[in-house]
Amino acid sequence: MRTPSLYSQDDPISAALKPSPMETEAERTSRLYTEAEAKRVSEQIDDDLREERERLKKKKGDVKLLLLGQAESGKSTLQKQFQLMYKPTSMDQERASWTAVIYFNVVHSLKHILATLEAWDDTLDEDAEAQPTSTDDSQSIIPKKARGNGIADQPSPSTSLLTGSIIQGSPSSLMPSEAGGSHSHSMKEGGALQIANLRRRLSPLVAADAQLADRLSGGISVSGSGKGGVFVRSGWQARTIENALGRIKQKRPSAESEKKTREIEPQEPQDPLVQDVGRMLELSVQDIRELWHHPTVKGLIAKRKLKLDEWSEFFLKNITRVASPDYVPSIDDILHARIQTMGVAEHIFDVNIHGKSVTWHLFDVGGARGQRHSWVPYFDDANAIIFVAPVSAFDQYLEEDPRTNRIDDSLQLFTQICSNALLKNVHLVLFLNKTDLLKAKLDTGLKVRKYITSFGDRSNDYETVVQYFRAHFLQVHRRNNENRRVLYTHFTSVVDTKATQRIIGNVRDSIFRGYLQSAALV
Ligand SMILES: Nc1nc2c(ncn2[C@@H]2O[C@H](COP(=O)(O)OP(=O)(O)OP(=O)(O)O)[C@@H](O)[C@H]2O)c(=O)[nH]1
Ligand SMILES: [Mg+2]
Repeated sequence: MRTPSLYSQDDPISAALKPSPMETEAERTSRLYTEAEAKRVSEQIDDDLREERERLKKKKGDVKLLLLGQAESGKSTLQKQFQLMYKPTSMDQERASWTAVIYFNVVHSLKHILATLEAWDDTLDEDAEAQPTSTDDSQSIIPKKARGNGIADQPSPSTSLLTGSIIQGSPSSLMPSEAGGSHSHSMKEGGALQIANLRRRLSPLVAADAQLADRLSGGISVSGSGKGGVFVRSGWQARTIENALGRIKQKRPSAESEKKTREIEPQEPQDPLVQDVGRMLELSVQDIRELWHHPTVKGLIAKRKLKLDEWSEFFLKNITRVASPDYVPSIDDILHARIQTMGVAEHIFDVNIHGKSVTWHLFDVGGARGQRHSWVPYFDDANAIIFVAPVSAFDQYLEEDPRTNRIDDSLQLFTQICSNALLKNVHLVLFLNKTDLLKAKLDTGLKVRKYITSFGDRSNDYETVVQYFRAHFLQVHRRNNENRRVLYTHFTSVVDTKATQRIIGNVRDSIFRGYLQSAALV
């Protein structure tokens, strides 16, 4: 079918918009580009409206599943596993947008490492090493530069929800030192000099932190985003690319050079900022490796003066691959990438079970305290909840409130969910998550009782610890269970695709049984 002409002979407005007969070749190319863009936007709006109509038509029998839990618990990672299982091609389409997130994770980690080193004068604090290791260790976690200012990196104890138990806010630096031996004075100075040089060489890369954050958040900053993380709203992947393209378009000097650019552009649009950071990473890879393996960095980590998030460690360990010029994020990389969710992001999947296709709406919420108010409107017609609690977080404190132990916060939040009247008939699933990290922490010798006094003299092995945490969540559920509903509990590591997909299948079946009963279909 012939596309109708934009410039009808009879219409005076069209006549006014008609291209001038004097139009140059460059003007013509530019006009055609603008017209094509307008047509694309108009068609996109039509598609969105059609999709919305379809959605409203189908919505009645749909399953609505909420992913709830504190920040960093693993909700979005679990959502990615659902996406992998039920919409794998969409994950492939998003790969390019994850490069920006992963570069941001790397650059931000470097910034954090260098800032911590600076606070410790780029050396290991030998005075602290000489301190006894069995009494109060609060002094040794205060960076040299902060001492005497009354700044203590130590939360005060917080009262747990659990009767008779106090979860203490007493972080430790009593890890056995892995740094090994004492450094001579000249070695110490040599180490500090190496770090100073690395800091200088890495400074252009670290300076890209703010630009990447701006690109990902679309310029929106959220107060209380803690470690300087970035919050993103639903649909950020497409917007990141569009923001970048918008900026490219403004920069393009002429239609001729635009044509050339398009000829060499691969299908997927490239963000020049991400390309620049990629090039800097490629040039800096040896420096990053040197910093990551530097004895002072390793020593500060061992003494818990430098605390790195799991994603920082993951990408720094894989830096050679991530910094390679033809880097494309793998699924495993995407599962480890960290970006904070803002508000509530809806994801829709068609789930087939027993020959019947049902539309599932998965709501992935922002878990930080400042985001939790946005959950309530979704409680009304929810069918099921997966509550995600990171059990590895027993030695960590909330970004939003550094006095609150993260397990304590999870238990408080779980109490609110279990006791909420709007949710009293909702199918309830509990994921005790990050079990891989819990195992790793216990393997390093970290003692649970240092942070959770009620743990007492129990054995510090994995099985005892997870069962102890599970018992506390079950207790919360029991005390808030007038309807006598079942709580389905799973020990998970949602970065492990095989294990998580098996659990998702299991959860899907149990939710579906409840769904069929409530829909009176059986
Ligand atoms: N090793 C490991 N890492 C995990 C696990 N679950 C999540 N992570 C990582 O933890 C980080 C935070 O996970 P997210 O899924 O972004 O957390 P969230 O609950 O969505 O956080 P908010 O959006 O801030 O509420 C990511 O870097 C994940 O890769 C796990 O079981 N094991
Ligand atoms: Mg999230």
